[in-house]
Amino acid sequence: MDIILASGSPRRRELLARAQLDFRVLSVDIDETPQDDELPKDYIERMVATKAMAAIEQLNGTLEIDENGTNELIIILTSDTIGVLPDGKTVLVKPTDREHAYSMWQQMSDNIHEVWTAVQATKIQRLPKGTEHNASKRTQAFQIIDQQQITERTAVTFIPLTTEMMSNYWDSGEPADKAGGYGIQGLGAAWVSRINGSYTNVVGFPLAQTLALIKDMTEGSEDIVDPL
Ligand SMILES: Cc1cn([C@H]2C[C@H](O)[C@@H](COP(=O)(O)OP(=O)(O)OP(=O)(O)O)O2)c(=O)[nH]c1=O
Repeated sequence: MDIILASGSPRRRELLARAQLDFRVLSVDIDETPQDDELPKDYIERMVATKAMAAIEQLNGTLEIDENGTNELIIILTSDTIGVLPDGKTVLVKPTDREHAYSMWQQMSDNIHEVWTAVQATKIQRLPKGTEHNASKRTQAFQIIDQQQITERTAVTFIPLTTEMMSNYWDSGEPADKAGGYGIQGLGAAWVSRINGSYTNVVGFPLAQTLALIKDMTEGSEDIVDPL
């Protein structure tokens, strides 16, 4: 059974590689703008589902329908990580600029926020040649046969931050592509006094929980994925 990590995140790639699983990577690009008043849980669940559909679209477009008609199974993994302030509503995403980063960090300073990562595993099956169907004007070579989502939450406590600390961190370039504008695996570790929950979840991929999801999704198949 093929595993595809549909993510452009180098951290997710590195974390999944630690489980010594064979997988390939597909980068998908979707609009990650939160909708007005969208609750955090609804947002990340919508993100991972949308990323999965974008990955299937790409697979439909790039892979020839299997000549010998095998009904190959593929598991697509998608993920999305956000920060959530104690109000349970304010979503912390990747900073659009310095000011945005500062505004998030001022609310995170000397405070506890949560990092939520949603992971979706979508099991698809390649349709044998000649049975593909046309939907929305595209040949759909795959059908979804199962999809499951998990959401993991980790509480992260920040130390008090000064303007100088924020300025130096922004100038490092590390904050730009990370939810909440920090990387616990990088320089951002200096701002974290405590976490309560999964560390890999903060980095962007709750590894133990994701491997359990993959194992659950491959139960019963002849090639169960049984990592580390
Ligand atoms: C909080 C935190 C987030 N992050 C990263 C993980 C994610 O890559 C990023 C959140 O953005 P996401 O939109 O979840 O992921 P992405 O855009 O990087 O990749 P893709 O959507 O293609 O899967 O923030 C860290 O690397 N360290 C941290 O401590």
